[in-house]
Order: sequence, then C-alpha cells, then structure tokens
Amino acid sequence: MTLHFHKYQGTGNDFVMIDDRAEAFDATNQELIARLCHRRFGIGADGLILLRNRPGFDFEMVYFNADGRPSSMCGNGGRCTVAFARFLNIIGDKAQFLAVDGPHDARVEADGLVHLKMQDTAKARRAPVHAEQGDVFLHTGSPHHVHFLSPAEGQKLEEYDVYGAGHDIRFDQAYDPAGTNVNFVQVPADPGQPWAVRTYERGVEDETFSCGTGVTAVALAASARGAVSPVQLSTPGGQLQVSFQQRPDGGFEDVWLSGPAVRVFEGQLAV
Ligand SMILES: N[C@H](CCC[C@H](N)C(=O)O)C(=O)O
Repeated sequence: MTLHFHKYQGTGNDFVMIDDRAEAFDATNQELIARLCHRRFGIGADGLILLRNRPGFDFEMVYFNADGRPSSMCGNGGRCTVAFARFLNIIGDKAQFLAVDGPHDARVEADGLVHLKMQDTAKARRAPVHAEQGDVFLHTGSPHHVHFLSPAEGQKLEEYDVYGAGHDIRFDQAYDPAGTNVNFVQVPADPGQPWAVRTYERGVEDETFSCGTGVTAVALAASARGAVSPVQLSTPGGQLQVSFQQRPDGGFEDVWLSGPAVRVFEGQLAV
C-alpha cells in the first residue's frame, strides 16, 4: 500500500498528517505508527494525526504519540490539523472539530496563524512531587507538571537538564499509571514579558521543541505569579500565545492557544 502523507510543524512540534476521510489507515497498527514517526527509519515526527470525517463537525482529529499509542489532546497538533483542513479546502477561516477531549472551535488567519480553543481547565493544584518547590499540576487536554525555575538556584533554562529531570518526573510513581508531560519555566523579570518554556513530552519520551497543551498549562499556572491574559510564551520552536478568562472558582474558560502551523512537505511511502 502507498501512504500519501503531509508533514506539518507547529513551533517545531512536528507531525505526520494523513487525510484519512476514507478511513483506510489502520489506526490499531501501533508498530506502523511508531515506524512512521521514527527519526531514522521513518518520516520522523513527534506524533501522527489522522483527519477523518465526523457527522456534526467539520472533521475529527485522531492523535497518536511517536510511540504509536493513541494519546490525549495535542494542542500544536490541533492547530496543524486546522491548517491542513484549510489546505484541503474542507473549511474556510473557521472550524469546529472533534478531538479526543471533545469539541474544539478554531480560527485561521490569512497569514497562517491558527487560534485553537482549548477545553475549560480546573485551577492548578499542588503537584504530587516537588510541591515543596512550588511545582503544580494542570490538565489542559493532556496532563502537565509545571516547574518554575527558582532564580535563587541560579538555574538558566537553556542549561537545564530537561531530559533527565523531565524523565524522572514523568515516570515518578506518583504519576502512575498514566504518567505526565513535564514543563520547565523561566520566570521573566516582568510578568508581561514572554515566559520561556521547555517541555519533556510523554509518549515522545524526549524534549520537544514546543508543546501546545504544555504552554497552555504554563500560562494558566503563571496567572498565579502575575501573568495576565494574553500570555506570551517562548519555546525552542517559536512563540505561542495563550489567552483565557479566570472563573470565580479559580478555574479557566475561553482558553485559546495561538501560533503558526506550517506545511513542510508532502510525500508518499510504501507501507
Ligand atoms: N505527548 C502528549 C500529547 C501531545 C501534547 C503536545 N504535543 C501538544 O502540543 O499538546 C501526551 O502524551 O500527553
């Protein structure tokens, strides 16, 4: 069988994207998905996304991590799927699609900027590990542990051992059995400045260039440290913005993740 695919990236978080409206792709074939995502033996990506038809919605997004397993919501992947749907002329500049965590509204601007509405999010709670360092946990469609680097420790985000520290937290038994993604944040001198984030991603089992649900979790957690909507976030893969309204119960609604989503190339592969 010949597989026709497109490669997309959203601030460096990259995906194999497949127009699977015919539902010809075997979504149960974990080995194939992992092989397609493999950086040496395959196309190479942080995840694989199927765009499928779904009655009542413009489309459905089915997301798999690079390990080949179905996963929770992917924010950057959602933005890329909206850009892909626009490229396929399935949508105009607005969309409503179904993902694993429910319906999402989205808007695409002429310059390619994609705004994705995220699910309402409960307020940050003490993380089950490293709470003494002020670490918090939020679920923004995917689970996220957030660690704010402490200036007193003189830590610099660009020198931080994101893989080592991230791996330890991701596999800590306190997060069993599902695990979590792990975000490390440099607090800006002025909360109105960009918040720098690096993320260890579950299911990729490595640092990614950015994580959409991750920067969303960071922006919401940063609201308790002076950040005001819209929050600018800088990641190794580029700039993202998160806007939100805070609810009286401390939770968040009207949460939007905004940033670029780029079609890098398309290709065919015998599978
Ligand atoms: N690896 C994540 C899913 C993808 C999240 C990330 N790529 C994003 O943009 O939100 C997890 O297993 O929870």
